Amino acid sequence: MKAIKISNLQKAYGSSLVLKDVNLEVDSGEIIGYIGPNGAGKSTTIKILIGMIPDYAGSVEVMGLDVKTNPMEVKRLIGYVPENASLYDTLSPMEYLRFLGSLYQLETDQIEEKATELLRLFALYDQRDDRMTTFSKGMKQKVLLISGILHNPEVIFLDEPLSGLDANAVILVKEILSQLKHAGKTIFYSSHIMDVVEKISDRIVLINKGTIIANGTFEELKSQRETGSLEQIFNQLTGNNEHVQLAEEFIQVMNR
Ligand SMILES: Nc1ncnc2c1ncn2[C@@H]1O[C@H](COP(=O)(O)OP(=O)(O)OP(=O)(O)O)[C@@H](O)[C@H]1O
Repeated sequence: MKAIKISNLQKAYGSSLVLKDVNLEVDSGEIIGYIGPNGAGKSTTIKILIGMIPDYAGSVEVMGLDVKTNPMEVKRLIGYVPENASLYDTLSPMEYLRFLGSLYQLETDQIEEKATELLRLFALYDQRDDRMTTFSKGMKQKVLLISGILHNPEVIFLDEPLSGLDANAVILVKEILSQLKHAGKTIFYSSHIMDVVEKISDRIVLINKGTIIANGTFEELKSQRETGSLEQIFNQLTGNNEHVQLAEEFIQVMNR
């Protein structure tokens, strides 16, 4: 059984087709780096996979379950760390995690213990009962990361998960992802930070204008072209070779 199976997926917003014909299979225990330019369709794909967007064409399965017909079962098996989430920031981290834990029907004692420990590991123990209104972006991101994995999901979807994190937290999250993989979890990781994607992904999937244009290990993607880093491969495949000229024009307009 595949952890994720996407077949002939299409999604339109009004008359604009933002996912054209996406096909993708992911094995259990794989870390997929899902990359692409702004507006390519990454978040839309993830929202469909987690059951947040129900109107699409084609079929989408997570752990063998059709997302459309088994939305509740799928939600129990997955964790989601969204991009730009609006946390209920008048709550404290503990209140927020208790709330989420109860949605996942975890035992009260289990929530208390896990949430407290995970906050401690992210250096947020002392702030665990403070309102999150005063939290920095990175502190909120840590709470979101915890909320995405609190219920021990099998498949974890992460949309730009390192946003706002300091260098220590980035190293810790990268290590957590690698250990989650070794524990057999499947990780679907979308980000614009190419050097991290390059390092942590077993396989890189590049989407451009609603179509997957590359799918392979970093070594495979690299062997097909002359350029070295994932950033360069990304620029080459998505047709952005004009950054020097664009920057010059930007400065010229600024100087007017
Ligand atoms: N709710 C919506 N209504 C209408 N159009 C939308 C909606 N959400 C996304 N889109 C459009 O769908 C396309 C894909 O958006 P999506 O958010 O999936 O891109 P993305 O690859 O995640 O981009 P980014 O890297 O900027 O986060 C974009 O053209 C966007 O404008």
